Amino acid sequence: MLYARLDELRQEKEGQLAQVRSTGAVGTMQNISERDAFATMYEDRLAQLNAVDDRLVFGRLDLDSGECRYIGRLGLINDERQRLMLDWRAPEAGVFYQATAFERRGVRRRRHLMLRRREVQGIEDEVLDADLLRETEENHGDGALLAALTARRTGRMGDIVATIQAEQDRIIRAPLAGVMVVQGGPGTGKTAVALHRAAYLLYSHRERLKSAGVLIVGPGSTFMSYIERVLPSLGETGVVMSSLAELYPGVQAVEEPDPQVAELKGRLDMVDVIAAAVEHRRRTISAPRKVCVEGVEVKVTPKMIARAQERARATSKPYNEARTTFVKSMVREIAEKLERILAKRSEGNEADRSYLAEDVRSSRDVRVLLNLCWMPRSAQQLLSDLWSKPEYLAAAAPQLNERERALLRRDADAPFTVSDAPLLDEAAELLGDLDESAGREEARQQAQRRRDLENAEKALENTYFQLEDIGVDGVVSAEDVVALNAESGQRLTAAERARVDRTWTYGHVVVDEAQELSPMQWHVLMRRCPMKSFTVVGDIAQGASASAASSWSEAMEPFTGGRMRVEELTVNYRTPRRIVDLAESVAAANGLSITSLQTVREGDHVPTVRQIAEDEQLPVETVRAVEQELTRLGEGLVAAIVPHRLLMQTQAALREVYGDRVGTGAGSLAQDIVVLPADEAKGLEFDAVVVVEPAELLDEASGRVGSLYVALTRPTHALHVLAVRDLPAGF
Ligand SMILES: Nc1ncnc2c1ncn2[C@@H]1O[C@H](COP(=O)(O)OP(=O)(O)OP(=O)(O)O)[C@@H](O)[C@H]1O
Repeated sequence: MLYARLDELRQEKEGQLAQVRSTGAVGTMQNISERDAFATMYEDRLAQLNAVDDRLVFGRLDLDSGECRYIGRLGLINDERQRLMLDWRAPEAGVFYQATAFERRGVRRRRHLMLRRREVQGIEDEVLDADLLRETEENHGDGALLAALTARRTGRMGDIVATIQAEQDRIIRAPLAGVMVVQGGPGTGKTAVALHRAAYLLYSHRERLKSAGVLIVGPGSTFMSYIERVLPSLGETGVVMSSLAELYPGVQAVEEPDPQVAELKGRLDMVDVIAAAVEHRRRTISAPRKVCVEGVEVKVTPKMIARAQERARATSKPYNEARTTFVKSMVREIAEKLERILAKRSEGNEADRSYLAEDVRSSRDVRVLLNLCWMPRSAQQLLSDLWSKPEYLAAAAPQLNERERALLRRDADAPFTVSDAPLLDEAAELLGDLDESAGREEARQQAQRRRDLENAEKALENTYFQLEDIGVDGVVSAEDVVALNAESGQRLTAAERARVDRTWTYGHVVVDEAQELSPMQWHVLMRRCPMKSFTVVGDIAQGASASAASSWSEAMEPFTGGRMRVEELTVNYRTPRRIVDLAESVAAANGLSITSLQTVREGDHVPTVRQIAEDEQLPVETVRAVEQELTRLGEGLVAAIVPHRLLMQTQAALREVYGDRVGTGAGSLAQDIVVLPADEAKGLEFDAVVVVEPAELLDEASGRVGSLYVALTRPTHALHVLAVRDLPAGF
């Protein structure tokens, strides 16, 4: 019945779309823009209806009242406006995740429908009402959850809407305002919860979040591609996803190879260093200097420069924008002097002097002098100057010692790193737009938008309508039409505009693997959401970066002033007990303080730990372990987590046997074997994992056990450890 309704809606939308398209590009601009807006909207609805096709419905609630509610990926009603299915995010659907036998909340039976595409593979009932339990013989367990947890991995994270657990649901549905930190050990569903929370917030605060947008920040591109399909599968596409390397629009930053440099650049002190660096770009002259304007020499004094700089500063505008005031002021003063000189020479002969300012402005001498005193600078130029010119850095960063400053030294053309991204942002904030016309362009666009809005409002007065299926959107507003129909028929969503705009402020920000963020990264992210509405998820114990915090209060205090909620997740859904035991033993033996996690599964595979005689044998033994797992699993994903030194060798050895099936990082969907270093394994998961040379993985992280702990907790089924060197404590 539900699929029939879905098909019906789809057909209806296809019909409407075809009709709108067949109208052709005739009529006034307003008509055309109206037509395009509706076409785009129907296309969006269709895309949404298509996205929910797989496993459309997954739950049913039988209530004390006798009512039966279906829970699915979106809300559906029939032509008589009777409700057929509830969106999982609707308030009335909450009990599906929250009801327990102890606290039934009016639920007699919860049914999980396990579908593959459109076909029911199985159903499972949890009978919460003792009377009903006596009447029936139905099973009572967590089969749906277990089926989801033991399913083979694909290399892309899937949604968990069907089996969200009560402790997770509480977090997903928490209020929008404020900073919420979700602490949880490996595999507790932090990433899953963070993404479902984003979907929930977009649903329940649609008006506010649709225009402002939601930003999701994760550690690296491998991780971002691992999670990129979750929100679209929930019908949500308007979210901006960014790795830390992409935080500064237009710059694709590379890794920061030296952890000491990462730590230095991550300090909050860098705010002062960047401010001083900008300040030092304003200079003056030590003695009067003559400039030549159209053959006439004019004397410019340090006082004139100081006066103009003072005037510019008084505007409180960013550096590049204030420069305009400085230049105007200087040009005026020089022109006045020039006028006096010319007047004296011509002895009262009143020539036309209106062009003097233009003459001053185009004098080469004047331009050189003004640039010397107030050079226009982009954030990129400022930062590469700072790293490549030791005397400039010394002047801007007296708080750093010589050794620290030497560490920061780079060639002027060196690529920017992940740790530079927040510094670029900070610099851009103080420098403002380099291009003076940028402000005018923005004003022009705003004016255009106002005109569009008026048009759209008029258009909607005529064709005001409400979407009949209660899918995700509600009423169409003029704002929607304008957003859908940006200039020249080209569509730019809020998300698309936000992605390229450094100054965009979001309605909500989700940060994953947040324990790794440096204070500078937090500083910049806080600016992206002045309302301070954040979901921050991570695990302090997994911290591996040089700036990783040792507690949430330490990490967040400077930005939230202690105002935050901390929630904890306590069950590891990914990794079986036997593997968790080993990982926890290694963590504890190496001084990491962790809370032991509950697990859902015991696991059927005891982790194996093998000593190998020779280093050269490691790639061969890795291939053997991978082979064994592939045979045992039938299908699934196997990863080799190896020290950086062995990456190429291991990959080559595996490629010899498996060819294109071997990938790096998260791999592609066609690759079921991946080789990756421990720092890239963060957040990912595999059916089986081969961890190679743990002692070296520990060394790579300067003895911090976080990365090794991460590596050991990646498998959903099996773990193999291979080592030539002595094993670290705890194995
Ligand atoms: N309620 C659930 N139902 C089904 N699967 C779940 C549920 N909760 C978590 N999982 C699964 O458990 C695995 C681990 O989840 P996730 O990656 O979100 O954990 P994490 O806490 O971010 O882990 P880590 O810190 O180790 O990266 C994923 O495969 C996820 O789909």
